Amino acid sequence: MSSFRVKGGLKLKGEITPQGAKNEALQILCAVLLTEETIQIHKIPNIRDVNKLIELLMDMGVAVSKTGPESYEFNAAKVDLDYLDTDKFLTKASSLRGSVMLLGPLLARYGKGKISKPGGDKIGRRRLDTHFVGFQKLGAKFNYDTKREIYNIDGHDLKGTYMLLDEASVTGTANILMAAVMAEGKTTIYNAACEPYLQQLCDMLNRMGAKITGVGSNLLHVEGVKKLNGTEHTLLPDMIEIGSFIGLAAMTQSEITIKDAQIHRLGIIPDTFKRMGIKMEFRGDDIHIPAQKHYEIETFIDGSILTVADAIWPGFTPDLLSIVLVTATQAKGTVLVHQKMFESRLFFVDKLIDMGAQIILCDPHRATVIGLDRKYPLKGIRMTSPDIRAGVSLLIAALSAEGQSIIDNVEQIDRGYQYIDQRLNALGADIVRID
Ligand SMILES: CC(=O)N[C@H]1[C@@H](OP(=O)(O)OP(=O)(O)OC[C@H]2O[C@@H](n3ccc(=O)[nH]c3=O)[C@H](O)[C@@H]2O)O[C@H](CO)[C@@H](O)[C@@H]1O
Ligand SMILES: C=C(OP(=O)(O)O)C(=O)O
Repeated sequence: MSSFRVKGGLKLKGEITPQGAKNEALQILCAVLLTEETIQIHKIPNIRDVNKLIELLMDMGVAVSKTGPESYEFNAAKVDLDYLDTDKFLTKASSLRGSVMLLGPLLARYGKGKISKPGGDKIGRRRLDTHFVGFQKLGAKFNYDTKREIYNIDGHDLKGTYMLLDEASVTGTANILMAAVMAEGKTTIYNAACEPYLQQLCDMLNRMGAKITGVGSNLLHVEGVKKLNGTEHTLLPDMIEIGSFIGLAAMTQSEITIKDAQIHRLGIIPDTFKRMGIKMEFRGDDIHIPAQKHYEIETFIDGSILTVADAIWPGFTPDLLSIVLVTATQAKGTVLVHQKMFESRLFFVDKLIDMGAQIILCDPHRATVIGLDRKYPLKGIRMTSPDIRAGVSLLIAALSAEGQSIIDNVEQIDRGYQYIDQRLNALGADIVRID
């Protein structure tokens, strides 16, 4: 396991370009299985989860070639279905969340699929019912091997149908959609998730010949087609990275310009950080954050304490709540952070408390942060990164702290942030990777 040794208290300055979006990449990579024709994808980030999924596709027989620094070509003309039965596949697939989205395309193209319980962050219960109920509605049979923790689906001749999802699951919607594009007849998916990443997936599938309407809404209509073609696709900038950089700039009093942020696709993210008192200027498609000694958290109109809560898109993404929380520790004012979706994602606050932050963990879902307004800096300590976003929040805390911090288990951070140490060091940070 690797660690970061971080020297705190340095102000950073300069430009940073966000990587291609991790969570979009995972959907788009699974979609290459839907056609025997070649698919080109650009802006693929060099991060652990994405690399593992690419490896998994290669092991399945997909021809993969790197055509540029961040571009790849995929051809799934030949897929070795027997490989799905091997322990090697099942073990590898279980190491990342995104692998579950291999099932939809496999079902659509080959009438069957198999996957072990997918991994991802241990941030509370992460059920998959929505995925499998959706497949069943399309006519597939589902069976869960409780002993080996393997999900099996079987279903030739899928038939379009109406379905109302029990929750607007992001990966669930992507999975069902990919299964439905080649089902016979019309499928209607109501209460669909509609994140920009899902919109991107729909646009890509339509370019491949699928017939999906309602893109961007929670009501998707899919007219089944017999076959899909190849296409070219470019990933969006990672909105979670963008939000992380905004929080980082505020906490470390740094002047940072986030390049080519595709601001119109960021939804409520910039406004949420503005409510934390963080100034930012949109310069074309760049976000410029000036160095700020003080930033003051707004209250609600009636003077009561601001709450920042997650919600399904177009609400605020749960993946940025840890960043909001850490950013609040040096703001002026108080905020209640309410993590509604996941039940174990706020426990990392004990490390921030050890560093000197004033936080009350009210219950597993809610934490109140009383900002220090820089009267006392956080103090560097040794800590472990429990999940990807808590990991980056701890890195931000360490960069703003007085003295040196060690962050262990940075593999969690590497799961989703490409070359983060090198990119931040280029702005003036002092992060050393210790293997
Ligand atoms: C690989 C990937 O893309 N992972 C993302 C994806 O995970 P993933 O697709 O696994 O998450 P889901 O959207 O299925 O659900 C997230 C959590 O929210 C709950 N829930 C969801 C919808 C709803 O209407 N009500 C509700 O309570 C679920 O029970 C679950 O606990 O979406 C999550 C929610 O944005 C993000 O945190 C993850 O980073
Ligand atoms: C929770 C996340 O990822 P995963 O769904 O892959 O665990 C995340 O990206 O914040």
